[in-house]
Amino acid sequence: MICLRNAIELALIGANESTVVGVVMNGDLTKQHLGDESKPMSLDMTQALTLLNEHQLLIQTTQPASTQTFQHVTYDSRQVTADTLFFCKGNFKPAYLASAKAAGATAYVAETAYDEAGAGLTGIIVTNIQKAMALLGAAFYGYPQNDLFIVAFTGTKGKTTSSYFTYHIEKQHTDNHVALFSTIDRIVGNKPADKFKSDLTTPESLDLFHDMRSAVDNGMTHLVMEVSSQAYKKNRVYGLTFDVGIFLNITPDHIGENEHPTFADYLHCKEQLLVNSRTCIINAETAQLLDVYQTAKATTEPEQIYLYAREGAKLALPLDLDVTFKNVNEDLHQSDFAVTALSDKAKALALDETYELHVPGDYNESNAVSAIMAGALSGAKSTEIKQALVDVHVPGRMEMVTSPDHGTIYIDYAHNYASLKALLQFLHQQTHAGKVIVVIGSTGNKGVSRREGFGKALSEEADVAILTTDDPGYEDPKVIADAIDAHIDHERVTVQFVMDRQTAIETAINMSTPDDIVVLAGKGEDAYQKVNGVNTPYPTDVTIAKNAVKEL
Ligand SMILES: CC(=O)N[C@H]1[C@@H](OP(=O)(O)OP(=O)(O)OC[C@H]2O[C@@H](n3ccc(=O)[nH]c3=O)[C@H](O)[C@@H]2O)O[C@H](CO)[C@@H](O)[C@@H]1O[C@H](C)C(=O)N[C@@H](C)C(=O)N[C@H](CCC(=O)O)C(=O)O
Ligand SMILES: Nc1ncnc2c1ncn2[C@@H]1O[C@H](COP(=O)(O)OP(=O)(O)OP(=O)(O)O)[C@@H](O)[C@H]1O
Repeated sequence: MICLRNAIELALIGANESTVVGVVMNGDLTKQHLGDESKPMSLDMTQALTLLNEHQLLIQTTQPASTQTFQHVTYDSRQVTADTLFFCKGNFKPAYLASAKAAGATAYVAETAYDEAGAGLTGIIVTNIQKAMALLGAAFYGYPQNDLFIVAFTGTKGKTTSSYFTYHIEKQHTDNHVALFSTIDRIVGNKPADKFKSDLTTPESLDLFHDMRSAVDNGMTHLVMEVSSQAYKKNRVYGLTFDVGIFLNITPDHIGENEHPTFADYLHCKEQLLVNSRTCIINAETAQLLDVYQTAKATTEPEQIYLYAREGAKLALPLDLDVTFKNVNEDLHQSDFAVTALSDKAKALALDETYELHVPGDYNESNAVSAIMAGALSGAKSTEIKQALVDVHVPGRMEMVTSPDHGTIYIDYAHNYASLKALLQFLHQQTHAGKVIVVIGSTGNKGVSRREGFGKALSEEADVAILTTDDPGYEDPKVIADAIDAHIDHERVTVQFVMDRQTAIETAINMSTPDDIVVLAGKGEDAYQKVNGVNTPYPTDVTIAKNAVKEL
């Protein structure tokens, strides 16, 4: 092993000017959008070691560090080419490093030395691989965040919806110079190839900086993104400062194996977005308001913290709100709501208006207010915001299919108690004569507590539940459905089991009358079912519903 000082000094001796060649794609999905126009990138060993040392992450190198320049960075051996700096992370196997070496990796970064698999390579041993990867990724891709105004959302529910609302506002405001990193899609430019499906809500840091670089190279000036709690847990956004960070809400979710050990850990990770944002927007109706507000206050001047809530909402703390909103008119198709600025700093944003939103649901008014505030903070005018909200559509969220002979069908991504309750409560209130018929399943091998939550929400708000399959993983979907059923109040709700999801949807539509509402919950526009570790193609709930309406 080589001591820290010597490692950096050796690398510094004769360090060349970096040669600029090209970038490697990280992960299957990013392959699809890497165009020739991407700016070539590189990183030399000296830069890498100095950066890691400055951030107190570097322990040592396994051999004298050479003066090499890396033309590629990746954490996946299947993506390695010549002159690659390879990152060993997560459920890693030494065989991956051996493959990386065979493919041309010239050094690796890891938390432990791999003497056998990494023989002949310089091993850069660090205290935290995820932090090292984020720092070196940002450096490799030339700090693209510096060229973007970044708005980031966190919350148990509403991240994707609010991000789409803000994306559409920024599209109006910047004349289409905005990127979007969401759970559904990542959009790094305006050409068809610049839009591709996301693998994670918040990508791994190397992919994140790669995609930011593509966005900047494509001329984007703004970025709207979702930041999951897992992103902080895994340091995917380590070192990033956001221009505006929005905390929407928190309810127990994502607690369990491979996610968060406790609710406190989940809350802590979510709050890190506020710690790392120049301006914070907080939904004052969130649970844990005291904790959330104090976290923001600890690192952000009060002048840069904005609180909003529905007019008349009971707040857990006697805080002065900056912005309130109230419903003016709502139905099953749209919401009109009025926004009022209360504080001087909010008044300066000039956002007082009545807005028309064509994505129904009272909780979507709250999501929209957060987007309006974020848009206004980026300089968007209320006329631009108004236009964006009239036009906005969010894939798989409150999608509506209608037909004269059957109930109105809503396809929605609700997949825990809080979201299903919010969705069904809204629809139930709007349904005066008919029944609420819900098609739902729950995922296998994760989120087990959702099963009880679904039973509870169905008991509170549904008339008919058709229990079916939703990403069963390695579990038997009927066993999952039984677990939901065990929490349903059978005095109130009629239950059917139809395990084939397509048949379940057709059954629900077939039994509905025009006064009814049919809710297809949990899958949004997902085009697959996860079965025994395989993503099995699935036509999507929307397609099945549209076909069923035509054919029935
Ligand atoms: C716990 C967690 O963050 N896991 C993520 C993590 O897994 P990992 O590092 O263990 O990677 P792995 O796929 O097991 O493989 C180990 C390593 O070997 C490498 N490898 C693998 C095979 C090979 O041949 N060669 C090779 O080099 C892989 O590239 C990887 O670096 O890195 C992978 C990408 O490299 C992610 O796919 C994976 O997300 C899993 C699948 C996941 O579902 N994560 C969820 C919990 C998550 O992050 N969700 C949040 C949203 C939650 C919310 O809504 O709040 C998100 O941001 O998406
Ligand atoms: N503010 C909100 N409060 C409660 N439920 C909401 C809210 N916003 C959206 N929902 C419900 O949650 C579902 C998921 O919304 P969305 O995809 O915007 O949230 P998300 O935070 O991205 O979720 P996930 O982390 O599960 O991907 C919606 O389909 C809707 O039913």
